[in-house]
Amino acid sequence: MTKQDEKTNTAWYIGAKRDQVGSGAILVGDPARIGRIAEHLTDVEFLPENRGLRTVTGTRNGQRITVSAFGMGAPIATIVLHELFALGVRSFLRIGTAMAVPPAKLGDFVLADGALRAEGTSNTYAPLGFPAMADFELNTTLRQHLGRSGRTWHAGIYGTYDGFYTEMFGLSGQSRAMIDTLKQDIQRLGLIGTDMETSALLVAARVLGASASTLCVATVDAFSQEKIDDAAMAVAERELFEVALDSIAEFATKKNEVTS
Ligand SMILES: O=P(O)(O)O[C@H]1O[C@H](CO)[C@@H](O)[C@H]1O
Ligand SMILES: O=c1cc[nH]c(=O)[nH]1
Repeated sequence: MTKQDEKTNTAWYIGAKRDQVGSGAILVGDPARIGRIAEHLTDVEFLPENRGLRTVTGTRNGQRITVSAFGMGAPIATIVLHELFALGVRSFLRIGTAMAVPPAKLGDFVLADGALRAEGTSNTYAPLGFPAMADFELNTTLRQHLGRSGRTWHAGIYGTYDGFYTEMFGLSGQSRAMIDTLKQDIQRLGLIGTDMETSALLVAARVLGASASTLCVATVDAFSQEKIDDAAMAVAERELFEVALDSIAEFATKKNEVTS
């Protein structure tokens, strides 16, 4: 196990015990999503919040699923994944928001088949030559559910960066110019979206021996910096929860059947 309270056998930062987590986990950034996604689960148990890290476990299609909110950025996202792994979770899906690159439009879903490792955290799990790849079987399951969702979706390579205002979203002046340069690279490499966690989560999961992927709503246009409106986001988020929960529950069930 990772560093835990030896006496209570509780994960250090997320404050969960082994019997409080499911076989699959969804990782969200915004803690406010925990209450909203819990409405899509039954037999819900909210775990005590620690350091702003909020976790809930509930049932979806007969499978116990844990949803943890990590906040923002790769270092804390991998801490949460690592602790859940130590508690026995082997299937992970990050869901949330990503900056979109055409042809994705605001409100579309973007599925990561892999990610450019432009963040620093994944280097602590594996050298840069190691690819950040999503789990093929999990993405097959996701593709099936996405196909039935009715929402437009795209699959491809994400770019994952540490510097929100220096690499992804320009406020003004010089940083804006630098970001435009980066966006040309994004276009040249054919990335479908950018975020701050995916490549680190994919590498960490793969090295630890777990399955992982990312499915996000495109919420910011990388070129115009236009943002999705709140009403459209609320609808997209509910659909994202449905696709994500059905997919991870089905995948975790299949995985359990294979390993048991
Ligand atoms: O998916 P959510 O939680 O919205 O997170 C995204 O938004 C934050 C930055 O805007 C980063 O954490 C990024 O990955
Ligand atoms: O601009 C954005 C929007 C969502 N997620 C990001 O990482 N960046």
